[in-house]
Amino acid sequence: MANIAIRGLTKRFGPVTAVDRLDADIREGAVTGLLGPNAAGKTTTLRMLLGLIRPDAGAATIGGVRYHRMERPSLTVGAALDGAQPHPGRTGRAHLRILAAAAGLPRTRADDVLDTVGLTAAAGRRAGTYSLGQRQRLALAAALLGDPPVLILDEPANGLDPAGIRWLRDLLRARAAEGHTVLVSSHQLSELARTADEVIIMAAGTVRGQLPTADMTAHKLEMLYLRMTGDRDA
Ligand SMILES: Nc1ncnc2c1ncn2[C@@H]1O[C@H](COP(=O)(O)OP(=O)(O)OP(=O)(O)O)[C@@H](O)[C@H]1O
Repeated sequence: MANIAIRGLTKRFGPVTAVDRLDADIREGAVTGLLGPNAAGKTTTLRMLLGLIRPDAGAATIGGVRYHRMERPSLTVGAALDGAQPHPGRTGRAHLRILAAAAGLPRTRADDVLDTVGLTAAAGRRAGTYSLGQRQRLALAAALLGDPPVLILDEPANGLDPAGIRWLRDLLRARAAEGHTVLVSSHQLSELARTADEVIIMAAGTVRGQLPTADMTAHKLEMLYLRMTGDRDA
């Protein structure tokens, strides 16, 4: 079981309540999209799922276990969050080999995941020279190192070209088809309508709705999103 269960999750930053008693279930065998306006609390929620910040109240579990209690988290969950940048002077391959060693994974995994994300040709170049799309692919490669049953990705399509977006969609759909859990935050409603099985719509730190996307057009999702978030400028 590798579902994600969020119960009463709350995080305050001074006077700002970023996440407010959030409840949600994210199931296996599906791609779930996390949507919401800027400052809705999406990234804060993902950071709490990954034990990067402590909730003020509530809890989140992955496969029934809190992240910080996992013995080898990289075997359960792979994450790509904005801001986790590789050292610019290291090659993509060296970056992944260091992560693999730290996670107790075989060194050969670095080349496996470079191949999966289409970065083999650029693997020997310094990460500081990578394009935005190449950096996204490298972050995804890092998330895939432990071949985990759960992927948590913050805006993974940012910077990808149309072929890259399609490739990412196929990759995420294939992981879900194998029974894995995929949680993806995004602002790209039309892409999520195509990629996700369901979406969680957040605003002001709370869940406004969790909806299946089967047969939902991008237009319908946009209308529902705007209604649920009250975000006319989205
Ligand atoms: N470290 C922090 N210190 C203070 N405030 C923070 C911190 N992290 C987030 N916040 C605040 O918490 C709220 C939620 O931010 P968060 O980054 O979770 O939103 P988001 O939904 O991911 O937004 P976006 O779509 O713009 O990325 C915002 O008001 C933000 O300013």
